[in-house]
Amino acid sequence: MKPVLAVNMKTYRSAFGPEGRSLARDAGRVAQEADVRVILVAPLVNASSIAGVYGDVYIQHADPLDLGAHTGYTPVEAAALEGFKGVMVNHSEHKVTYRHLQAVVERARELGLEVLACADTPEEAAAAALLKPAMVALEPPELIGTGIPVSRAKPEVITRGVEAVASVDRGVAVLAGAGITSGEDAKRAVELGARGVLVASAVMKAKDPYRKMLELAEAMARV
Ligand SMILES: O=C(CO)COP(=O)(O)O
Repeated sequence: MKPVLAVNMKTYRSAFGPEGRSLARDAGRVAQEADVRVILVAPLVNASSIAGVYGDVYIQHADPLDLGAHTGYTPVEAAALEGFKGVMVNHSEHKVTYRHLQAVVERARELGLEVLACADTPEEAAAAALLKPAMVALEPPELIGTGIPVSRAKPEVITRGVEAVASVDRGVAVLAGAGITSGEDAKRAVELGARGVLVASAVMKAKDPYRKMLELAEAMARV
């Protein structure tokens, strides 16, 4: 199975408008050039525009609601109707209850959508794995956005998380995230047992997002 480079575009300026579409083109180039799956986790407001440029797109959040009279929410089925590959849920910057996560995973499974369930700790990752999402992203919140890579500063979080998830379900892949900025950081995460990485600022604040994504992807592909 190919390593995974997931880019959480968050709400950085470079996620929107022409810059966002340019970054989507960059992601397509990297997916062609490196033997790595590249997933863009796009903001709800422009995810369809991003997916119109590059197809492997998740949205950053979804709600366990049926289609209908709900204002300002995103039913899981809406993501399926828009043709996205999946949904990310429970990011530390948008936490949900376990019942919300469970309902989203169940509805997504019915609709053929992948789920990237986020977790702050190995224990939370194991609990998420019980729901059988496609992937769990393990990100210690205190390292997010710091440039201090989890794979260097807290490698035991990755190894404990990979073990905890495998003890629940070997079919659930673990992505490592938080502070990852270089190919070396990403390579280390895969060497520690992660299937890939979930990154944000290293790409979204890069002068050249293409070069940064290629650096991260090629480093993981070499492991
Ligand atoms: O929150 C993250 C990805 O979802 C990690 O953020 P940084 O890559 O900016 O540390």
